[in-house]
Amino acid sequence: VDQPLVPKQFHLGMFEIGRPLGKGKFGRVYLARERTTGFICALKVLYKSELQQGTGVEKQVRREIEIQSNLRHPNILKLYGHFHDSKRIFLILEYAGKGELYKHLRREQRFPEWKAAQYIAQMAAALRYLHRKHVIHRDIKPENILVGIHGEIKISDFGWSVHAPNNRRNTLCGTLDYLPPEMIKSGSKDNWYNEKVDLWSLGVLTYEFLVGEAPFEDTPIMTHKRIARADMTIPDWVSKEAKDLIKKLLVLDPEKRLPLEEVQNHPWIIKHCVKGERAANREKPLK
Ligand SMILES: Cc1nn(C)cc1-c1nc2c(-c3cnn(Cc4cccc(C(=O)N5CCN(C)CC5)c4)c3)c(Cl)cnc2[nH]1
Repeated sequence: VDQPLVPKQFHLGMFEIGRPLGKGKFGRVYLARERTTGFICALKVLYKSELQQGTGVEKQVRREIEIQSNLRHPNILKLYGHFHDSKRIFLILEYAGKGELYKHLRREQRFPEWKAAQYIAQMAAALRYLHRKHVIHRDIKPENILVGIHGEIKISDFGWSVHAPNNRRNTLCGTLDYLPPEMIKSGSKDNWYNEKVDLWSLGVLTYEFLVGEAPFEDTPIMTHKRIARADMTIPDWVSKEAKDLIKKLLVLDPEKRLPLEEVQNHPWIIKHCVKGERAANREKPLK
C-alpha cells in the first residue's frame, strides 16, 4: 500500500522530528518519522503569523493542500496529509531522498544531455497527468523540483497552480525567467488559465538543464523584453535535436507550442530514453 499514513487525524506528537532539510520563503522542512510505523517523511512547517500578512499566501497554501493531496504520480511529490496547532500549519510530504534539484544543477553547472532528456521526459509525464486533471502548475522551475532516492524527479510546491496568481505583484516577486510571454504582457488574462503556460516553462527548464542558465536571464527590464520577443540564443554545442525541442516549446503563440505527447515522442527524448542511456554509457551492450 503506498499510502501508509492512513489516519485522517494527524498531530505533532505522532512524529519524531529529525534534521532540518531546508527552508523556503514561507516555511521550513524537517525530516520526520511517524512513531508507530517508522514511516519517513518531510514535515513542512508554516507559521500562521507569516501567512496572515494578507499576501494571499494563505489561499496559496490552502490551494497547495487541496490540489497536491489529490495527486498520485511518481514524478509529483506526495502530500499525505496536514494538520495545525495554534501557531503553525504542518504539511506531511513525501521525503525526496536526493533533495533539491536546483542544488544539483548549480553544483554540476549543467546536466549531460542524457540526464536532461530523462528529466524532461519525466516532467512531460507529470505535466500530462496534471493537465488531464485540469491542474496547471504555472511555476515550473528547478527550485520547485526535488530528486527521489532513485534519481527520479518530483514536482513540488503547488502554491501557484490552477488559478493564475490573482495579483501580479506576487508573481513578479519571484524570478521572471520562467514566465511565459502571455503572463508578463498586460491585457487579457484568459491565457493565464491555459495549460500551455507550462509548455513554455518546460522549454525554459530544458534550456537551463543543458546550458546552466535560463534563456532570457538578464536585468529584469531586459528579461521582460526578451521573453516578449522569445529572444534567446542556444549555444552551438547544444545538440541539434535538443535545440529543436527548445525552439518548439519557446514559441510566443501558446497554441503553437509542442504538445506534451509530442515532447515525449521527440527524437531528442527517444534517443536518450532508458535504452539510449546504456548506449550513451557504451558499457552494457543493448540486449
Ligand atoms: C535537502 C535534502 N537533502 N537530502 C539528502 C534530501 C533533502 C530533502 N529536502 C526535501 C524537501 C525540502 C527541503 N527544503 N525544501 C525547500 C523548501 C522548504 C520550505 C519551503 C519552500 C518554499 O517555500 N517553496 C516555495 C517557493 N518555491 C520556489 C520553492 C518551494 C521550499 C524542500 C522536501 Cl519538501 C521533501 N523531501 C526532501 N528531501
